[in-house]
Amino acid sequence: MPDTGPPPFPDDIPTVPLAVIDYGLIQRRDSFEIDRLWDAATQLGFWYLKNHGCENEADGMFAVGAETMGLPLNEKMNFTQGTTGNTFGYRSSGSTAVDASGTPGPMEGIGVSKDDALAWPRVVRRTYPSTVDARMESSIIPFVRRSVEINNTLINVFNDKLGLPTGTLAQKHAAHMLSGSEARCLRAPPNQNLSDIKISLGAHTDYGSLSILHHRVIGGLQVLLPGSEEWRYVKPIPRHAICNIGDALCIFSAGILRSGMHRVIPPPQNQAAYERWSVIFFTRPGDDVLLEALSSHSAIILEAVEKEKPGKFDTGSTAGEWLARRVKYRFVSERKGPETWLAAGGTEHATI
Ligand SMILES: O=C(O)CCC(=O)C(=O)O
Ligand SMILES: [Fe+2]
Repeated sequence: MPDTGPPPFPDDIPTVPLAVIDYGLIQRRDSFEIDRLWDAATQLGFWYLKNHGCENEADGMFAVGAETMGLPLNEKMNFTQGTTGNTFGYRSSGSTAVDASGTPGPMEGIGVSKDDALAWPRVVRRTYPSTVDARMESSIIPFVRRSVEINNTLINVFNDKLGLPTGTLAQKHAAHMLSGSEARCLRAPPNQNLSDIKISLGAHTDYGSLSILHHRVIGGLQVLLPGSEEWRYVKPIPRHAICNIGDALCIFSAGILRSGMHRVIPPPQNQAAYERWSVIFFTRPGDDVLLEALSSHSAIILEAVEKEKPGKFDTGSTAGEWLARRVKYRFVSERKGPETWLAAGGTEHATI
């Protein structure tokens, strides 16, 4: 029988109704679409993005992922991230915990630093497997460039809506600053069964500012509905990216922009027999940027700060430190007890 590929995402399970934002309209500064984006970013913190023009570049990144994960394990292990809190390089299946009991998660992945991609062939952060080098010019650099452009457009919209002086948020993400921004491809193995593997990637908020996810037909991402205990799948829609706000934008905006909790579980129903791939661009502020509410630059942010406990958004952390702490304490090898899981927390906690 010919292989007909994976079955479609089922239409009889509850999913989260994300707004579909048209990137073309945002670029043209359509005020109605900007208001829809703002509502999505401040209420759920997640939305679909269509017409983003990054479809072919994302395909190239899926190929980087497939070729890299196809390498022998010992070859991939020559390029591991280590456990110091760095996210660039190879992360092996079983190395990170998915819950407070330290259960190891099954996903593996490769992360490529934005700094290495933009400086290529100069090495700024680290070296990568041969499969990454081979596609740096054809696939990774175009993906990074396009993702940075999309990010800048969206961040400038948020900047203006927050009443910040023009370019304030852009300066915190300027391309010349070393940052944790990266292109990543993740793979979850097939034949996961909800009765034995419950979680592929533990519940978390993202560490940086904005994440742009590309999926194919296979689901698995779930979002926690605000103010509830209910997790809902996000349905993959062809050529639609899924964007979400991360902790840094949440902190800069004193919680006005929402960093939503999410996780990855096995794909629903008979999709679970298939491996699942995702490609993501994470935008993170420059490593040396202090994570604090930008209340001295915006009356709207100041008002939000004044409604909260004093100091709630004073993390005393730079973006680089914030990322390293959160990443490090997810590694199984760093685990001492449930407190290690808590130490990996972000803005989901009452005090941040
Ligand atoms: O694979 C996905 O859909 C989401 C991955 C994710 O949330 C992450 O890597 O932070
Ligand atoms: Fe995430």
